[in-house]
Amino acid sequence: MCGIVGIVGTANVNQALYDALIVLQHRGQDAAGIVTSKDNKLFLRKANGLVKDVFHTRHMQRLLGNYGIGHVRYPTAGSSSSAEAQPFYVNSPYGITLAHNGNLTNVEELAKSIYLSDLRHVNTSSDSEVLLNAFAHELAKSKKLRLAPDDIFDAVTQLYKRCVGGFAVVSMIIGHGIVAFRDPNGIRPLVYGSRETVQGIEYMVASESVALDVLGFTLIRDVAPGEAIYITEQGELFTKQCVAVKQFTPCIFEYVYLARPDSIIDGSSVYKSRLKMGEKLAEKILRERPDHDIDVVIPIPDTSRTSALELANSLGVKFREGFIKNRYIGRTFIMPGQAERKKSVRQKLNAIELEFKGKNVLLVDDSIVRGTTCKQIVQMARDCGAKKVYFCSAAPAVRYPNVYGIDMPSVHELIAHNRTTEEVAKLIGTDWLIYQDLEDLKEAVRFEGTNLHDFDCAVFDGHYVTGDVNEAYLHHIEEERNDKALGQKQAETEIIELHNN
Ligand SMILES: O=P(O)(O)OC[C@H]1O[C@H](OP(=O)(O)OP(=O)(O)O)[C@H](O)[C@@H]1O
Ligand SMILES: NC(=O)CC[C@H](N)C(=O)O
Ligand SMILES: [Mg+2]
Repeated sequence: MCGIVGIVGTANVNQALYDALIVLQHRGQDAAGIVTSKDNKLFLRKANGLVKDVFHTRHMQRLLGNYGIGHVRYPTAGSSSSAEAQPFYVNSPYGITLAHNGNLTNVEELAKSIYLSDLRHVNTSSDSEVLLNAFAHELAKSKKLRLAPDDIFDAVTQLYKRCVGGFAVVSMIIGHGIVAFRDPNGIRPLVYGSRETVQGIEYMVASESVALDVLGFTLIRDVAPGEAIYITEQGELFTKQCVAVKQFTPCIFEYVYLARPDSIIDGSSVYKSRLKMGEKLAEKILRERPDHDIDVVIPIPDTSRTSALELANSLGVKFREGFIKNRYIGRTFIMPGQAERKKSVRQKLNAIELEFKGKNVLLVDDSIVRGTTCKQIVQMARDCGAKKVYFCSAAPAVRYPNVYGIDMPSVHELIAHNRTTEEVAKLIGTDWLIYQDLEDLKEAVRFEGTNLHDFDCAVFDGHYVTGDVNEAYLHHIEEERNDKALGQKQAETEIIELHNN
């Protein structure tokens, strides 16, 4: 779940791209990049680090042009080396750059065919570089110096035949404009909007609507699954459904954890969904133990706060801020490496003893994935003198890997894999563990007036919507991407430093 943005403006867009990436920072903390274009040249700056650390005034001054794209990265393929920071670039045809949120499930076959049939070289192990080369190959087929919108849409249609997985993409074609498209299942989110200026209309495409809000753009709508949009460098907008939608199944984990609560994805407010998750959890608690003895509900900041608040309201129990979050530590789940994640939980959260001492506390988190957070938090609650420590998760148990853009490749790293709720409760040291039911989670996200019916819930139910994920594939990514393998990969790229450009 990286963050992507593309803007076609009426003046330089460097500052607007930077501001949008700051708003999307929660989607990726490892690397950031911006590329802009002016007078048929491109200007690129990308590196590992947070947005505020990657772009200095000297870089910003050189990112010239009225159109460009940006990316914040959370690696799900390859390594977290700076060589795989995005946007990626290929010089032929036209000069194309691309930023991708998601993960391709057929990257190995695709990379092979790009080399053997398309005679193209890919220099990193990033699936996004493969995707860019496939797109470039399809665009080259038109053999035109100047592409018409339909040439671009035809290329995207062909690309859909070659790429499988989750992908929301923004691409900049030098001398032309910006193209954006979303995978046929709509797994990863993508929206676009516009704003009026005295010089004319400006367009922006982004992973989440919150980026549009903060920059004063008005949301037009979500990019539909299988749809592409093209905004020329002069600000003309074209859209086309490039492939029929077989099943619209956006990733439900966006609503649970990934997205900001103030975003609206596919017509459903993330904030309202999280409130509803809290309400549903309260109903389950009352079903399981109508005569519960919970004294206080305490969220684990940051993401669970919305659900925890509504849970407490529905139960009629006090809501208290028992953990204080250090505002300078980022999201721990998307940090690379278990050692860093583990250390960061304690650095990030500290308890207020008086909220725990002598009480039966219900701790609420949005999800339990590896169990890194909850294990430490339960212990902290006990150290503060809690009488009983109950724990609930606004999402069901995470039991299966994700292959569409969330870095959960290894079942053995998932605390609930092959374990019952009671076994997990014992492992994390809680007196009572309550998981949300999957149907209740789906109900919390479906709102009237949206066409949301089904979702990619693979991490909860092991059903992979693209239909190509089998045991052999899961075994393969487990080997490739477990913490140990990633550490090794990182060490190798640091020595060799292979760059895309
Ligand atoms: O079981 P785990 O592997 O620990 O993963 C789940 C935890 O990680 C996330 O928090 P994170 O610190 O990333 O972000 P947040 O501040 O948005 O809650 C999530 O909100 C849970 O708290
Ligand atoms: N989280 C993502 O969307 C990752 C995008 C891409 N697969 C990468 O690893 O860079
Ligand atoms: Mg959290």
